Amino acid sequence: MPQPYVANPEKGPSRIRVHHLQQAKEQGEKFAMLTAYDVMMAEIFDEAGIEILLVGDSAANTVIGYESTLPISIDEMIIFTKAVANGSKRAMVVADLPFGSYEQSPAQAVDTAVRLMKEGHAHAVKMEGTAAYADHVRAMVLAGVPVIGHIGFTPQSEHALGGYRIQGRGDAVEGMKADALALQDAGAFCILMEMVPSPAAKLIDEALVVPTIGIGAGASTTGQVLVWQDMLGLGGRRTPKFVKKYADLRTTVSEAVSAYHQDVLAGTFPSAEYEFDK
Ligand SMILES: Nc1nc(=O)c2c([nH]1)NC[C@@H]1CN(c3ccc(C(=O)N[C@@H](CCC(=O)O)C(=O)O)cc3)CN21
Ligand SMILES: CC(C)C(=O)C(=O)O
Ligand SMILES: [Mg+2]
Repeated sequence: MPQPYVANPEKGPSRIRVHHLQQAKEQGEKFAMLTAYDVMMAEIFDEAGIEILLVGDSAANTVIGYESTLPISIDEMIIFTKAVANGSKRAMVVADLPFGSYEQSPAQAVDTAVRLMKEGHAHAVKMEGTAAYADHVRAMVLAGVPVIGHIGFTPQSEHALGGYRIQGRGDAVEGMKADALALQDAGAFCILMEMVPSPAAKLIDEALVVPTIGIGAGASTTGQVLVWQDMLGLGGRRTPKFVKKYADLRTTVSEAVSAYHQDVLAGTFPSAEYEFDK
């Protein structure tokens, strides 16, 4: 494969923008999105070359400890978004519109998106929703907000969808494709698909002009996204099937913290090098 341009921290763009992601799709290049919720992880992921940092409403689960993403507020999302924006030099920073912050009207969506950009310093937002939310997308785009549409399994609709279920199986792919096209036509610069059969995701990616991002949607989408605590093995709970564990941070952190604990109990920390003797 030839050297990618977009996904190339040395020779590529100094700040990833919407048109670079479009260029990646047109040139058959891939890009990576990873969640981030704080400044230090954002710095590490940005320096590693991740193209998009997603301040996901998954912070509800991974940072605050709620059972679902539903309870997280706009104010909480703004705090995490600010932190990630402070840690990002090159990556695009995208913030999720949390549950209850956009559904009522396009005007409500614009208000929330503007807050995430004005107060949180996000570069773009992501919104869960079908073609019924095309007018919301249009209004945000008109206000200067780049929007990613999130379709397939949309966790904010967990209770309406009947749990954590794969979407777009069988004939349902046609409706999902229509949703993707409607969101694209409304101005979404990218479509994210969650827990969709790989052939359906491939068909939808091919039907769209804009790039796609997948999570549990196979290898045919333009980009991929994972929740960082899942892929680095920090979480204790069992992870979804689509998660590849690239590290075992839970064990690493646990062993280091136990070593510190033992040192303190034994009186071997602090040793001379860590003290002020005058
Ligand atoms: N830590 C974390 N990772 C995520 O990927 C994630 C979040 N949180 N919070 C918001 C949404 C919710 N997502 C999830 C969470 C769990 C499953 C899951 O458990 N999937 C099962 C299949 C469903 C089941 O049988 O329970 C799987 O094995 O993939 C899927 C998507 C994706 N997002
Ligand atoms: C799982 C991704 C796509 C997300 O929406 C989140 O982290 O909130
Ligand atoms: Mg989300």
